[in-house]
Amino acid sequence: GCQMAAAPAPLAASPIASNDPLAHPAPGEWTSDGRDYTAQRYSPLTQINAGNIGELGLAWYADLDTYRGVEATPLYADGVLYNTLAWNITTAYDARTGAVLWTYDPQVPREFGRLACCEPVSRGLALHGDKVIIATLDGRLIALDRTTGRPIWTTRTFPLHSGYAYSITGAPRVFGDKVVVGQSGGDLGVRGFVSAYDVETGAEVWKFYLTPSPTDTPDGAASDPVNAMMRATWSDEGLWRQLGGGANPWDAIAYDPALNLVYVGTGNAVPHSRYYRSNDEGDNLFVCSIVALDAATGAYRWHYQMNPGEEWDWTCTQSMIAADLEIGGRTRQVLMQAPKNGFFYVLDRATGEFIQAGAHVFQNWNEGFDAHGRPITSEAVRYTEEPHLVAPGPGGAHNWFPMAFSPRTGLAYFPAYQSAFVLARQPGWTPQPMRSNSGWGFVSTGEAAATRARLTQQANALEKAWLTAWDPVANRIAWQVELPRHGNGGAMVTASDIVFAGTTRQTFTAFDARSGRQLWEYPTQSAPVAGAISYELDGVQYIAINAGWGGGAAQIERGAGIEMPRAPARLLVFRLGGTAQLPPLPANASAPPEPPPLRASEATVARGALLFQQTCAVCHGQNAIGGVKDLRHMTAETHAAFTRIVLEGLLLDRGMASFADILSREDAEAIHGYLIARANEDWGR
Ligand SMILES: O=C(O)c1cc(C(=O)O)c2c(n1)C(=O)C(=O)c1cc(C(=O)O)[nH]c1-2
Repeated sequence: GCQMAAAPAPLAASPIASNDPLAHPAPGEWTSDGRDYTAQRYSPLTQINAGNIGELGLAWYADLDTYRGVEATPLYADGVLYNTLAWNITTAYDARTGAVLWTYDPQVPREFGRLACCEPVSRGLALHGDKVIIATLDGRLIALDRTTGRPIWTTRTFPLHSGYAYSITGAPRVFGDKVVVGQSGGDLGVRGFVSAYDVETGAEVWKFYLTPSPTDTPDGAASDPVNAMMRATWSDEGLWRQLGGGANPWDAIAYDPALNLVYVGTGNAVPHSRYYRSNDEGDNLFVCSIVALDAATGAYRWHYQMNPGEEWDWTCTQSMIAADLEIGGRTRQVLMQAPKNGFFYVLDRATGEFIQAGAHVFQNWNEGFDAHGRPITSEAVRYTEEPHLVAPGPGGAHNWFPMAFSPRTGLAYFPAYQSAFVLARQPGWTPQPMRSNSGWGFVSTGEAAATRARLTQQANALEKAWLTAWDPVANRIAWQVELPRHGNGGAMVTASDIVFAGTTRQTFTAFDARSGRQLWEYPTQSAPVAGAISYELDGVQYIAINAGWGGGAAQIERGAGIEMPRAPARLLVFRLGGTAQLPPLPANASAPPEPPPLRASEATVARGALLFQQTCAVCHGQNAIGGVKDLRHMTAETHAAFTRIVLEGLLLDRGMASFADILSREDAEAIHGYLIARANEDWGR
């Protein structure tokens, strides 16, 4: 059987916590995405250790039949593994053999794919008693019967025609007797909120808006003190009223049962440029913050804003982990987060007090913290029409890739990304329905073009990626392992002091949790971006991970050696002595077809390039490299059907909806011209 390491001291348990199985899963179970309410992604299992890890092999795998990003952390309980994919297709597997017990397809309308900034991904699901709970891209919360996969109840979390571009990609969480879920859409325009539902019935229990009411009535400034507090930090004029302001909690939400608090990590502001959003004024609460709410009522308790007046697409939606740490001679109940802005934060999770924070990558926005922990934001990153270098870039120094924490080593583990970007305010910008509403310019002319080119070179030179181990007590990096590019997967750590993480080498890799020394590596044929789990069944320790490259990281294609041939996504399950083998990659997986000759004029190609960046790049990669389908690799048949695919929705069933509402035939042809030009540039013979 599996040996247990000496258990770390548990958090003070409340009466609610003590009879809540999600608070105290058995050592061999993984029943919520962070494993328990601390969300440490720490497994107490130790059968797999540094001495025998060489024998770790594949026990079984499941073909997931998709090239979409697979971001979910699977869950395990009672011999069954639960997993969910793009479009929220959910499957239960016999955890010993991989035999499919049931599959549930919620039939998400494929038109919703256009609302997802970074593919129609799902980051996971939740378990409670006899139920599996999923949150669908189109905003439904569905409780399924764990043994049959049949729906028990369904609730809509947002109205279909709210005027805002809501979607859901985050995992729902069960906290005690409630399901809590957040929304996406902060790049197109939404008013962020978080809401809680009765786990038995799906009835809404509470809802908390993360930006102020756009109308000032009837739930406006005077009547509601929390709304008034938020409202005082926004201008009277500004596009936030029309676009919602953002702050949507699209990934991590955490819970402390003893304190009865739900922690909500909020996203970026919309439109991104504060000049257009809020007349260049104010902190704009609660964008890029952690907000603590009363778990029973949803009432506001405290907040800490990482980036007052955020305007760089920085989100504070990243993993939040609870632990009790000795800092400055006192035991502190902390909440830890490494948001996009390049710092690692340690807050008091009872009060929201700032304890400490340190930068783990190059950054140029922060000039220190004042006595209250408020950051001093450099004026140099507040942008004008002149191009500026801002670090980190919008991909974030740490994105949603799950972070882990070991109470044995005292270290937090996450994939880090050093980057920068060049932005300038786009003159005369107006919001665009159904497009990314940044208010940044992507192109510059005249003298500014030369500045942009120079700064872009500087940004490219900064580009680096690591698996980072951070010491939250010493407030510094403990160790780092350099990895080839951004998009490295989430972390999981075991009581045998092993960190497991996917890498952009297209491998699943194990590292010594104390030193970072590599212990084991397995080629996965697609880079695992999700977080792994560990479970025990019949005395055998298993490790499970989804290997499905995609999501936001697949859109950022810089540097060489990144176009690795890849297989469709798979769920991979490992054990000591496992002997299953993946089939070989098809030999021609990377051979692109011969592109057609370029006939479009230079001006048409340039127009197509701009339209492509505004409309298509979020799924098909910047500069048409990578993404969910690399369009430089189109076949002759796809070229022939190009305008029908774009304007008539010929491939809707695969998630490629029609864009006839925002693109004309001429636009579609210009984009086609640009893609043919790109294919000839890179693949032409
Ligand atoms: O503001 C938002 O609503 C929102 C949503 C999402 C999402 O739902 O996937 C991402 C982001 N923002 C974002 O900024 C981001 O970097 C990002 C990366 C990913 C991903 O799945 O790889 N999603 C998102």
